[in-house]
Order: sequence, then C-alpha cells, then structure tokens
Amino acid sequence: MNGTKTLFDKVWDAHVVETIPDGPQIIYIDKHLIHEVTSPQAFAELESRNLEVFRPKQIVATADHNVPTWDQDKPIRDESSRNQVQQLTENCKKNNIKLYDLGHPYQGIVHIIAPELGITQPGMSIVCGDSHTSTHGAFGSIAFGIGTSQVAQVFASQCLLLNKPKSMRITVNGQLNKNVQPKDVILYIISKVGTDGGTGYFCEYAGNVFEEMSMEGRMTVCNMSIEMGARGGMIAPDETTFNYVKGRKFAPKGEEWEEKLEYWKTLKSDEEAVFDAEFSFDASEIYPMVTYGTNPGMGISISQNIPDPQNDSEEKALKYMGLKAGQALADIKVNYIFIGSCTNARIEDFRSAANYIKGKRKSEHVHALIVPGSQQVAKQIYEEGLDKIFTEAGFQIRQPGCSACLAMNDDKIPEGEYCVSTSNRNFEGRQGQGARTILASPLTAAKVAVEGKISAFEN
Ligand SMILES: CC(C)[C@H](C(=O)O)[C@@H](O)C(=O)O
Ligand code: SF4
Repeated sequence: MNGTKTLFDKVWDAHVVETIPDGPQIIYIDKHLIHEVTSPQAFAELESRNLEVFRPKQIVATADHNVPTWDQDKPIRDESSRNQVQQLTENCKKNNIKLYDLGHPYQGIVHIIAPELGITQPGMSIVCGDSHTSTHGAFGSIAFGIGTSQVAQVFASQCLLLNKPKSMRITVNGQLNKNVQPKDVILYIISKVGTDGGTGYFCEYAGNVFEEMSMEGRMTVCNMSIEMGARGGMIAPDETTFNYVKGRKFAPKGEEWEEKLEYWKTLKSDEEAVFDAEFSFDASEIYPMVTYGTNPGMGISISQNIPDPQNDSEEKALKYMGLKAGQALADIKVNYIFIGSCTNARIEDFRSAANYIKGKRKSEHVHALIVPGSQQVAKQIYEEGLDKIFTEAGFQIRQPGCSACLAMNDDKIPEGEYCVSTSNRNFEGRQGQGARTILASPLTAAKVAVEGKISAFEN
C-alpha cells in the first residue's frame, strides 16, 4: 500500500546514499565485521589498487574460523591457520582496525562477539564476508553476508552497490510445545519453506513466538535465514532488544541512548505493509527437530522415522548419511556431540544443556564437545559453575572458535561417524571428510549425549 513501509524498508531507506534510476542503490554500511578467512584477498585488492581503508573505525575484526580450541595462549601449530591469523593481525595493524585476536578477552566467533559487545544495534546496516551475518538481524538491523570483492568495496568506500531484495514475512503464532527451542523453530521453518524458498528475499520474522523469544533465541533463528536461501532475516526491535543492548560496552550511553531509543522504537513494519511473500505457521505443530540429510531443509521431528526420498538428491543424501527410508532415529549410533557455533554457542544455549545434564552422565561411547562462542561466554560458563556440570558429566570444554562447525581446525568428526551438532550446516564433509551431521538444538544434543541415541522427549 502507498506510503506504508516494512521494517526492512525503513532501515534500508535510512541508508540509501544514492539511487541509480531504474538501477541499484548505493547503501551506507554502519558496521563491517571481518575475520581471517575472507579478508586477506580484499586487503590485497585494496593494496594493489593503492586504496586506503576509508573508515577503519567502522570495522571490527576477530580470529575465529581456524583457531585451535586448546592452548590458545601458545602459537598456533597448524601452519596455514597460523599464517592466516598472522596476516589478519598485520592487515589490521597496518590499517588501524580494531582486532580481537586470540587471547583477547573479547575474542570469539564474529557473530557472537558483535552482539555481546553492543556493536550490533537496531536499525544498523551490518556486513561481513560471511553468510551467517544474518544473525545480527535479530536486533532489527539489516545484516547480510558479502563476497570478497564486496568486502574490498566496503573497505574502500564504506558503501555497497545493491539491488533491493524482495520482502518476505514468516509469522509463527501460538504456544510452543515443551522442549521446543528456537533452533527447532527455525529447523521447522526451513523444512517447510525449503533451502531455496527464501532466494531473492529478505525475511522478517513476526508473531508472538518471536516476540516472546530471548535475544539469544532470535539470533539463532536469524542466523539460519541464509539456510533457506534468504539474503537475511530480521525481527523488529522491542523491549527485549533494548534491555539486551543497554549497558553493553559499545552501546550508546546517556543522551545518545535516549535519542537512539526513540528512533529504534519506530522500527517496525507498518500495519498495512505488504510483503512480496508470506508464510504463516502454527507454533503448536512444532516439535523438537533433527535433520537426517545433507541440507538443513531435510528436517523431521524427533519422533518421526526417516522419510522416503523425494528426488535423486535426497536419495544421494540418505546414502551419504548411511540411512534408509523408514528407519527409526533411535537406530542411529551417535558417537559425537558438538554444542557450539554461531547458531548455538551463547550462554543461554549452555545453560539449557547444563540444566538437562545436571546429575547425569554422558553415554560411555559418546565424545561430547562444548565450544563456547566467545571468551565472554566461556567466562560465564565458569562463573556460573556450568563447567562443573559439563565436566562431571564427561563433556570436554574447549576454548572459543568456530571449531567443529566447519572443521577448519583439528576439531574434526571422523569419517562415517554421526555427530549431533548445534551448528547450522549439515553439508557433506562439513565437520570432516565423510562425517555425518545431524543438526539439533542444544537441549536435544544434551539429551542425545546422555542417551547415546536420538529419542523423543517424554513429556
Ligand atoms: C568461511 C566462511 C566464508 C563461511 C561462510 O560464509 O559462511 C563459514 O563461516 C561457513 O559457515 O561456512
Ligand atoms: S560458527 Fe560455523 S557457521 Fe558460524 S561463522 Fe563459524 S563456520 Fe560459519
């Protein structure tokens, strides 16, 4: 409808620097996050063209993807990882960019540290050379992953040339069932919408389920927007958002806070706003979920059996996973559990896992890995005594990083083994060559660690 705007429109329009008639728009970028994997070529490009970083203060860097998760106080043993982290350090130094390097109390996975430091704020435009930048949309910001040449573009101009994406709204209303976590909600959505259902769209999540969710939960949901093909996902900021941001290290203070707050309160879709696509789901139909295939859309509720493959690629996926149609999930011998990644390595995730595990022990044959998303989360784990619960239950607690989410370091799952993982991707070889990933929530992962197999919750 004329004059009405979606949340996305409002934030986007506030960042337009220039519009090319019938063409793309130039968008100002408030925050640019970088890590060691996707920044080196962009820095090299800048140098080869004799350009400088235009606004280094808008950039924040951390080392996360290939850092080891033990002995972080010692030099990295793996040569290529060491070189990559070293290069990030040099590039940041040369260009006056703030880096939270290994050993810094703020180091961690880029999508965990920016929100917890108050760098991520409502109404911002945020980019990073990383697909899960969509996480930051949980604050009502426009946040999305960019390619390496775009990283260079932002370095040089603090702007991006973009075509405005189409708008989608996914509404989930109703009462969630017991033991259903935000991860289950997004796995359910992706299983319904499909892994390319969001292609070309920017998605807003609406409805009481998201309104009632914590910021941690909203981040889990927005994190996986990219797994249904969407450019990004966002949730209108509200009191939950403001309370989370308030008082954080880089959050606005005093008068500036009051001014920003006034503006942030206007960031919601107008009632009459029209979306290019709409989906609506009933919360009561969502149960704890797991994936059984090699894309995040192949998800079922934890009490279902493996479904019949619908096409060649699903058949191939089942073969890779060593599973057969009709098989019960409980037949799968799960030897590995990974609770970590930018999807589910925030304090709330570890609290819920610890709460389940308390007084129990992991199954004898299970290797259970706890990898905090950041140094600050790790600190909290120890301060709250969750470490004792995990270690007494036989879990290993490591140091922060992406870790087994993509196995760029030593944290690999052996070939043929099943890993119930709280990460976001179950692609072939994602957690190590031949490794088989089953995506789930932290609560489900904790339960599987204790039982050594996947079974439904007794309500
Ligand atoms: C390494 C990086 C480019 C990649 C991404 O963009 O998502 C990684 O973070 C991932 O999760 O696969
Ligand atoms: S934790 Fe996994 S998904 Fe997140 S940024 Fe790291 S590798 Fe990518």
